[in-house]
Amino acid sequence: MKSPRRAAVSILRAWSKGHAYAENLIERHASRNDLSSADRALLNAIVLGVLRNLRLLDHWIAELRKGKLDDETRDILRVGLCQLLILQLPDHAAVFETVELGKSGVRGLLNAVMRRAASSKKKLFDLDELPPEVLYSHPDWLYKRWRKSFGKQDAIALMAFNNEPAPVYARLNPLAEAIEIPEPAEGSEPEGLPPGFIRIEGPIPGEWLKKGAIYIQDTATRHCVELLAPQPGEQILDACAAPGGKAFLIAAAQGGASTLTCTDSNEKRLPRLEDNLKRLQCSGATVEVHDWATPAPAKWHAAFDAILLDVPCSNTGVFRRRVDVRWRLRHSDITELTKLQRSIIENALPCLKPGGRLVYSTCSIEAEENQHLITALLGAHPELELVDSRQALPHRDQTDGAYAALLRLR
Ligand SMILES: C[S@@+](CC[C@H](N)C(=O)[O-])C[C@H]1O[C@@H](n2cnc3c(N)ncnc32)[C@H](O)[C@@H]1O
Repeated sequence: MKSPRRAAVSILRAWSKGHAYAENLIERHASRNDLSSADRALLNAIVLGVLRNLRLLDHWIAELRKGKLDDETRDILRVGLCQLLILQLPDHAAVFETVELGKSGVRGLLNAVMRRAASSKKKLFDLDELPPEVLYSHPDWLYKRWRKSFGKQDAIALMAFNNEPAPVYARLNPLAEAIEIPEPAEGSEPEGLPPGFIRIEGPIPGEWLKKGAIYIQDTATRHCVELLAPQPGEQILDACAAPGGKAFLIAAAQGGASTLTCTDSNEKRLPRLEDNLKRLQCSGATVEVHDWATPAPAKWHAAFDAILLDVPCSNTGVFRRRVDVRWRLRHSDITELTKLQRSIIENALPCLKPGGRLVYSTCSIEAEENQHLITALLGAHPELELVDSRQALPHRDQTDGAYAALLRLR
């Protein structure tokens, strides 16, 4: 069995070499090493802490040691300094455990750097002069882009927000037996929580999940389904449906899923969607694999009163939850995604009944994937009208970022 600290270094090595996302690597390593829940929590905190603070940790490493480092030694120091300076674990444990992670040839170096860090915290925390993109560890190109889109102050506020640990919210399931929710402690009740959502403090109650009484999702997920306003008995298509969060909201609004069709291009994601729907007592939905980058089959032409397109996107609205996406995303990905998003809409449009509604939604805060795309679409389709739209900005609304536009076929 590996220690969580050693597992953290292995995960960071694998993460830097491959294309896997951190959350999947953490899950895989925690199961493989049979970690206790406390060790799993520590592993999660270290890996996410390192990835959230990658540039800041490297800034500290450069302050503490001049000269080159091999990749593994750098990752060990990132793990060590994260414990000492980000998670604020006791000095002696952080130093000792970090030295233990190195091979004999580098232990002297690890020991010297960690001791220097422990004794010079005051100087290391003097970060007033540090550029914000280093302080909040975001790539230069994203900071530059957001400064242009939102202005300097908001771009900095957004990066700061992305580095705060995300609270956990759940949507109560109106289709399941009601559960008894403990009163929140005085003063801890979050303000402005939309109806039907609760904030979960501490471990997520397994019993509630098992009974299908809740679905874990951020409050921003409601925007697109509120705009869609599903009515009982309407034929509804959720075209990019896996793992089923919005499908659940649609079924909840309709009072069941018997007139809901869920599709996704990724066949491997469908079993989880089906499990979720079953657990949430939304059985009865039609579930099929379909790639909406290709034309729709004739059976779906003019078949739906309303369509939700919760398309694949850059995820720039959810960086506080998916902390490593900022390091994976390239500018060219956004251009490619907009082409896919547009083609998904074009192929779904013939499936609307006359007068039907279509909601396009993303968890991106990039205008190219949102407002610009809808403007271009409306220019090419005079038969469509924009009825309403919403944009949630993380630093402004204190939720995940999300965009939703409601279009109607005239
Ligand atoms: C943002 S996620 C959807 C989340 C889901 N609506 C929910 O609330 O749980 C986007 C989904 O689109 C799917 N997808 C990507 N490209 C697609 C395509 N060309 N056609 C259909 N689905 C696609 C992905 O597999 C992914 O499951």
